[in-house]
Amino acid sequence: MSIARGPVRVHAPATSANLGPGFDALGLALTMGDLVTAEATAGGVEIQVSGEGAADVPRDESHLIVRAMDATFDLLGERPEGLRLVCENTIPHGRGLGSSAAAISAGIVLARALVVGGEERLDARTMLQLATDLEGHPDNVAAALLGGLAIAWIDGAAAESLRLDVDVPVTVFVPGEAVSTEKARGLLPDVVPHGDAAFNAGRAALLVAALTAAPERLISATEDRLHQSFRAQAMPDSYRLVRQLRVEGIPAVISGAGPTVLAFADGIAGAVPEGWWAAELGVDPRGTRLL
Ligand SMILES: Nc1ncnc2c1ncn2[C@@H]1O[C@H](COP(=O)(O)OP(=O)(O)OP(=O)(O)O)[C@@H](O)[C@H]1O
Ligand SMILES: N[C@@H](CCO)C(=O)O
Repeated sequence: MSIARGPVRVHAPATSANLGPGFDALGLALTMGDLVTAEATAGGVEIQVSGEGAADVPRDESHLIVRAMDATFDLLGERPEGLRLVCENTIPHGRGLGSSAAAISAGIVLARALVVGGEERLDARTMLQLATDLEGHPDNVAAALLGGLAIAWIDGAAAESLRLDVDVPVTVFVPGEAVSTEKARGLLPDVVPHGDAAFNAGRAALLVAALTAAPERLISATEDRLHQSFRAQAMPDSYRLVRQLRVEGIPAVISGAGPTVLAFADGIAGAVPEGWWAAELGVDPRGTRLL
């Protein structure tokens, strides 16, 4: 084996996890994404970033894409002397649109492409495992890697996923302030009532059917009792917007760990609160891909 100099370039999509009842289990790839170009160099790490996160992300080995690339090089037993990365970011950070999952997926796919023969040695399942280990849960990374709707689960320590094609209109309402996934996860209780777990199991099953075959069921199918209400204190305006849209009959949820609000509808971007932005999106069927 050896290292290709590159450059290699990927597109990694934004993703929305949970979709209401599918906490840590459902993820949807969206038609918005980051572009990352990587090149092997003679030494050191050089990182250029434009767009989202440019003022905040580190420019050294602790950069999330570099960490994902390092983990992939370790697995393949081959690494370049140095690395140059150019990141063109459009996914906002800490908003519940899977920026970290996109960064991890981009890093894995780029590193695999820089190792000659890497594509034969690193299959989709191994990439999902690596990405899940880095992200901590499988829902966003499964959708980011494969596109479409991902049903993801952990079997023992093994990350698994099933990909489904869906075609549904999506509008996202994105507030100006971030809430980190770490903080939002810290608000969840360790134990929930059996009735609430049963409620979510039924809704999550219904949601897969609603997204693939029965869109008229989406309003019932997006109900949740496991996470959104507990996180409301960290994102009260988002929670209020979800409730307001739902009263109007629009299936709306907190996207991922929030605070973005996702609605399965189009033609509603005018409802955007002051200081937020909104975008009409579709479902990305392809996932992270080399360009
Ligand atoms: N393109 C990127 N380059 C470098 N670091 C990134 C990139 N995207 C995300 N990160 C890191 O991940 C953090 C955001 O991850 P976090 O899990 O809190 O939110 P998210 O992934 O945007 O939302 P969610 O997981 O709820 O969908 C950023 O603050 C940054 O540290
Ligand atoms: N399922 C995750 C998605 C955010 O990364 C959560 O809600 O915490």
